[in-house]
Amino acid sequence: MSFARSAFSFAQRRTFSVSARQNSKVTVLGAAGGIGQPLSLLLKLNKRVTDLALYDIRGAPGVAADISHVNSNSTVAGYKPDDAEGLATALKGAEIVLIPAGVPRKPGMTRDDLFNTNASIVRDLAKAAAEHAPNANILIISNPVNSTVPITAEVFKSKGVYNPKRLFGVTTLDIVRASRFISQLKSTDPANEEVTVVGGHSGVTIVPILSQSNHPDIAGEARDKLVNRIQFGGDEVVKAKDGAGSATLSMAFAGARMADSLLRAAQGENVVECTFVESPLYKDQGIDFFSSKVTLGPEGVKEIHPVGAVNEYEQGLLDACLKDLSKNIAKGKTFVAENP
Ligand SMILES: NC(=O)C1=CN([C@@H]2O[C@H](COP(=O)(O)OP(=O)(O)OC[C@H]3O[C@@H](n4cnc5c(N)ncnc54)[C@H](O)[C@@H]3O)[C@@H](O)[C@H]2O)C=CC1
Ligand SMILES: O=C([O-])CC(=O)C(=O)O
Repeated sequence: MSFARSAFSFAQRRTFSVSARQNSKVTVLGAAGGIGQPLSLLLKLNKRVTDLALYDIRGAPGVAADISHVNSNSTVAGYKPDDAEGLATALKGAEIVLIPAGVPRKPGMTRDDLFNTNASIVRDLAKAAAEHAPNANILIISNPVNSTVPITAEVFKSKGVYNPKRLFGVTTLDIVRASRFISQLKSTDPANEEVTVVGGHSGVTIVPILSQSNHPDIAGEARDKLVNRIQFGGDEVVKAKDGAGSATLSMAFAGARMADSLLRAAQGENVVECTFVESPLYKDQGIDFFSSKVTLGPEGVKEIHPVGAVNEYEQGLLDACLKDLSKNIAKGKTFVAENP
């Protein structure tokens, strides 16, 4: 049973093979935030996680103390910047590092408007991860993902420890939304809906491939509305929260699913997720990072799948995506070159 099918299946009902009992330390940087707290709780419920390390510039020890009372077997520790070696200790030995540290959007802002604040936060945390957890799977949640992933890659390169198979931009929320929205439209169970969403993680760079879904028949205005809702689902939440931030709970669910997928893959299961990775698919057009279906394995990225057949409408969406994506990626790279 996959994470998508039941939120608690992985915690409550999964049976564990012998290899599942191996130690798996997971670290969350930005753990006391709107995403960080529920994400940490979901990770505490995941029996594949044996050690949970929570770091934030404020509040992580309190969150850790609270979550540590949940009666699953993993250890939980909270770290803050003024602990001697706090961040380093949080990172050492981590198999997975999730980074939701940074500011969220307010109404009227694009994800790119977060760049000025979040670029340096991610750069500095990436430096620490490169130093203390160079072999971990790094999962970037902080926006703008299209730029923060290239930032992290450049930092790891500058430290001589970059492994493209271990760096992931978390776009899982787009997949979660797409399956939910299509199920609402078609009155189906979202557990049976899987929509491939490729590209990046902002506005028109989010490209749902409905022609490959269970409902290739969706056309005309219904298709346009559905595609728009998937591309701008984040704005729906930002607007509803009215200044109090962006998606946190659904994002925590999506981030926990992505972490679980990597833990399962590390233990030999074949798992496929759409995720934003260094990709050969559009390198000939100068685009180094792209989200498509990726088979995960013990080494992180096992196989990057091509986008596959698309119709004319989807080709139009892809063309618009590539234009924006190219700028977003270049912006991240330039930032590190100019602000190492
Ligand atoms: N990839 C995706 O699909 C999604 C990404 N996001 C992004 O996730 C980020 C976090 O969102 P929220 O949790 O709602 O924000 P938040 O403001 O509630 O939490 C962010 C946390 O990061 C911490 N933080 C800031 N600088 C830090 C540093 N240098 N080291 C460690 N911790 C630090 C803050 O203290 C705070 O606790 C935002 O950039 C948001 O845009 C949000 C939803 C979906
Ligand atoms: O919309 C935002 O700013 C947060 C986000 O990335 C999402 O909800 O997909």
